[in-house]
Amino acid sequence: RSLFDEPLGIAVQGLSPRQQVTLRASLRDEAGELFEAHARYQAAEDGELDVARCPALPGGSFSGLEPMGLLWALQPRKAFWRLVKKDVQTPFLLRLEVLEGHGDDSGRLLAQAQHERAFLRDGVRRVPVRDGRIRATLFLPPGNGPFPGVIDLYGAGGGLPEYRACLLANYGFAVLALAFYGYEDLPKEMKEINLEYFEEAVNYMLQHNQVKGPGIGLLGFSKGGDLCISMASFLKGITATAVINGSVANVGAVVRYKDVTIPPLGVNPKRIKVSKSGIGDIIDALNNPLEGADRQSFIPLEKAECRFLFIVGQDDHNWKSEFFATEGSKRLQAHGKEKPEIICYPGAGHYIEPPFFPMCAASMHLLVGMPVIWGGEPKAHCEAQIDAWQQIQAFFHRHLKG
Ligand SMILES: CCCCCCCCCCCCCCCC(=O)SCCNC(=O)CCNC(=O)[C@H](O)C(C)(C)COP(=O)(O)OP(=O)(O)OC[C@H]1O[C@@H](n2cnc3c(N)ncnc32)[C@H](O)[C@@H]1OP(=O)(O)O
Repeated sequence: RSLFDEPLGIAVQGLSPRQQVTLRASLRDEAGELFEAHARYQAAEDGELDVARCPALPGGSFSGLEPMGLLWALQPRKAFWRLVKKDVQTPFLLRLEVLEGHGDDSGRLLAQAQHERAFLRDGVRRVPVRDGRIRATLFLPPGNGPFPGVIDLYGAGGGLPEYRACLLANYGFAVLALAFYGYEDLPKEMKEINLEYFEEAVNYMLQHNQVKGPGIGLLGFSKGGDLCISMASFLKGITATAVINGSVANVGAVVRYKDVTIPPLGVNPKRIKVSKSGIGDIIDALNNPLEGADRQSFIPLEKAECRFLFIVGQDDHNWKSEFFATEGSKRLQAHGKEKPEIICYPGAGHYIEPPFFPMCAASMHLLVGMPVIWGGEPKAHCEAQIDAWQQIQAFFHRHLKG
């Protein structure tokens, strides 16, 4: 049993010297969809095979020395499907098989093992939160704290993805996974965003006896990223904001706070490129927030009293994340604010998730209404996920120590 975001050691013993075998990894998600990866190996003289020391040979899901290849190369049988964990209280069951030979059809099964990839570290508490309008789940590390607090926001798609919040809580943070539409009695669609809802969540955390003040952190991905920037710009009590492939312009729905209204950035569907197989590329769909009326959508992040970290996948095809981070940095500095940290990852796409989530190349975009490519190259994307996870934790530890 190990945590999903921890590296794994995989070794086989008792093979014949230099025996050729194929290792296959597989898991079924909660919808029963199968994810698989396989690689071809040759045992050492002593009949041992340790994937941390033995390179995978060509012809499998990956090749070369890839200790975690069997995990980051997992791919779904079902097209446009992404690995998500809906119930963080149960592990994924990873199945490992050793098959004879390198044939394309599976050789004789020589050995197999099952390994649990869990999300909740022992002692981490999962607390559903239905406080006022807030629909969320709070994850608390073991002990009495108080702990540095973070609010975790995903993007367009609705629901309440808890898995990143839960994995972050394993490292000593009190993390609130917050839903904001398409969940229980929250608005069904993302039509209008009122920051007062998010203000309730910030105050809930600041008043919580196990959350250490004076300020909390925000972690936002994609649409959740620009929401975090709007929160940081207008709400009090936010000390650190980490944005993963977010936008510095408000996107997708109007944002309101008291007498302030930020219109969504304009979109030109004609700039959506659709492949012959009907997969969209929306990287150019949004207008430029530096031009004309679209300047109203640029979030006034210079009003924020927090430090910023921008995590950027340089092959992001959802939108121009690096451009957004750079323009956000220019705007902050033009107003005499601290330069934000910007960390760019070549070859990483839009869905930068916690470590060892396999890269999703394309899936249904619930705002666009068609499957879109997200960008990224699996190995580079995996390396980006591992580094970004460390950077995000270090950023919050640095700025939330109270
Ligand atoms: C043409 C004119 C356009 C004009 C307009 C253009 C706009 C062009 C500008 C860009 C504008 C971008 C602005 C937003 C930028 C982001 O935010 S990109 C999206 C980033 N994604 C996220 O942050 C993830 C958000 N959350 C989620 O995806 C959901 O919480 C989860 C994790 C899928 C679960 O939600 P849930 O409601 O419990 O899921 P569920 O009800 O089972 O499924 C809902 C739908 O999600 C999808 N889904 C569910 N599970 C999965 C899965 N494992 N794998 C894949 N899909 C899944 C399915 O489509 C499903 O629909 P059905 O097939 O059931 O009909």
